[in-house]
Amino acid sequence: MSANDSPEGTQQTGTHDSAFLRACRREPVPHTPVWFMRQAGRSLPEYRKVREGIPMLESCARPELVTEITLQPVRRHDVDAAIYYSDIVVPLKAIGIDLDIKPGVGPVVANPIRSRADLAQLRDLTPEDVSYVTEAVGLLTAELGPKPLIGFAGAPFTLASYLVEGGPSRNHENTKALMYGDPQLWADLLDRLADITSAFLKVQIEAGASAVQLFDSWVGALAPADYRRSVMPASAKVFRAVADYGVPRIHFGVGTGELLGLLGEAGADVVGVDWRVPLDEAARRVGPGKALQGNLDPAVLFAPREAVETKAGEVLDAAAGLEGHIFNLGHGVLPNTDPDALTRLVEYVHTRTAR
Ligand SMILES: Cc1c2[nH]c(c1CCC(=O)O)Cc1[nH]c(c(CCC(=O)O)c1C)Cc1[nH]c(c(CCC(=O)O)c1C)Cc1[nH]c(c(C)c1CCC(=O)O)C2
Repeated sequence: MSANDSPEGTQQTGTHDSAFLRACRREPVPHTPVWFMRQAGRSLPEYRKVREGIPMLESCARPELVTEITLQPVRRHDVDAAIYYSDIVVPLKAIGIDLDIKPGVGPVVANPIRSRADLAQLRDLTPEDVSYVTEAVGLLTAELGPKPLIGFAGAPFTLASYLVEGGPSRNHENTKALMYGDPQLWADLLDRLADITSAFLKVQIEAGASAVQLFDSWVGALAPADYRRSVMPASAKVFRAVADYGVPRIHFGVGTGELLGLLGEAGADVVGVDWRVPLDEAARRVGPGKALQGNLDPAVLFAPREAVETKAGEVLDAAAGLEGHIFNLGHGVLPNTDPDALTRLVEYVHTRTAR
């Protein structure tokens, strides 16, 4: 039986009927649910304090610390869901890829993957490789009570971009050179990553996560025809792999205005939208049968309160006719964001949409 058929199953009583999960399923909600990508992290002084002297990837492998950091924004902002504190490169590290997260830079890979021989670095992920994830999700669901926990993973394209480039990249030139120059090696690389990602999401769902988000952050670098041919099969494989659990599957990328329909078609129940396309137009591009998540520009939070509320009001107005809407930013919380602005934003959305 899947978590979704059974409110008494792996889920806490009440979780199934939370505003967040109801909106994902396009059911009526008491208020528009809100959470923020990167709600845990550097915008919070309490995060900076507990992370002092602990490298990012090490912090991800300590269940008590993961639990504390995941709960920090929930306590502070009264958001409608928690997102598991981790990083998209955690499963790659767990299978032995030599990589690190450099502060202010992002993931850096020691031996980039560029040839068929390099593929041997990518072995299958087993639950034992990430036993700390199972433990932390268990601790978290106990603490969260009815509040849903969102699990997540990086999508094959975005993971491949870090692995092929060796680090963050503006133009993804090595990634695209491989994609266009050796389509079979590219397809094999993405297929391996799809299996690793699927296994990682399954661990989180089986431990109690109520929804999952696939982050394909950098896929907006591709034209639709290339996405359909060279990336969608692998992302669709991930969505199929977790379909039977019945938990909502969210699909997000940045700069994906031209890809929104395909992000849904890949197998998502909810499509995440950045701030460049208004939600009513995004709904036309995605088509019926999917909820939308988004899409306030994270930089708006640096403006005065009145301006934040005007812009958030515009998002809610554009979402008024949608079947299901989860309020979020169009990308992650920026590190210098005033956390009080986030708390006020949650309150504004809840109050304005209370039914
Ligand atoms: C592309 C990507 C990465 N990681 C992630 C993505 C997809 C989301 C997105 O598009 O923003 C996903 C991610 N990474 C992190 C989370 C935490 C959960 C949450 O959303 O609150 C999530 C969902 C923690 C983190 N991941 C990272 C931090 C900051 C490191 C720190 O606090 O020392 C956090 C809190 C590091 C990281 N990891 C990555 C980057 C680009 C960086 C930032 C580097 C920097 O500016 O220092 C790769």
